[in-house]
Amino acid sequence: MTNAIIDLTHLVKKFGKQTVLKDINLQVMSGEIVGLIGPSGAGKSTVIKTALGMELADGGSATVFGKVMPNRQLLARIGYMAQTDALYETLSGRENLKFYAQMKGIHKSEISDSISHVADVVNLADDLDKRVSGYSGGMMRRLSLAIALLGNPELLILDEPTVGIDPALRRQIWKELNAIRDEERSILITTHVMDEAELCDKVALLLGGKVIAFDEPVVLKMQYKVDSIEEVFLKAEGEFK
Ligand SMILES: Nc1ncnc2c1ncn2[C@@H]1O[C@H](COP(=O)(O)OP(=O)(O)OP(=O)(O)O)[C@@H](O)[C@H]1O
Repeated sequence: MTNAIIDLTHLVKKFGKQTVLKDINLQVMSGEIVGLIGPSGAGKSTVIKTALGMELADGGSATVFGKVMPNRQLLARIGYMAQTDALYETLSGRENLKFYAQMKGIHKSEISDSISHVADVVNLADDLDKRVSGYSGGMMRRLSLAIALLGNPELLILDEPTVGIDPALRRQIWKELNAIRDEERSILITTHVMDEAELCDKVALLLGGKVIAFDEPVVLKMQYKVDSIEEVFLKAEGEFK
């Protein structure tokens, strides 16, 4: 029994004959930002989907808040941003946010403030009344992130949240993620941006279906005797091949 918010133990996931996750061990604790990195196709999204019960595990165990997912009661405590946007394109940004706020059970009196806050975080306040069909790809990502942030969930699971987002806004978003962590809430984030991996409290490196390294960025850099997480990544990948 651990106090982990996300606890993945010897997790296995297969798609047909392909074993994508061979033995995944990963814990996300309260008040922690954990970054999941790995080459394209390594299985980062699969880790997330299996943890959330959107994919059925073939072995091992995955719990979130100590429960096997999916679990309807837990959904309001989790903000999930998938790699593909689940948006209603004929509706405006505000209408999308309102819909998801209601789905999450946010109290009627708090919906409007909640929407203003998350829209500010992702710089969408001026575009909220435009139809989503007219949004750029980056704007859609930002709206998806805003939806995940609604209702101050205790756990955020973000699959490549900053793709297509410019550096200034990326910095603003990270400020918010740090504030969330400082409130003892937890974040699991996948990223291709190595600068972002440096900002995580811990980084998990996914290679060959396993988490081959999992520690604070500073410790990983020491272990691999390099100066950046990018070099850790390249060195680990080189050693693996
Ligand atoms: N539903 C599915 N059916 C069959 N194969 C799948 C399915 N989902 C994922 N895969 C396969 O599992 C592997 C891992 O995919 P996944 O999307 O988890 O990787 P990823 O690390 O998130 O990649 P990226 O960084 O490119 O998003 C890939 O080979 C992919 O083709």
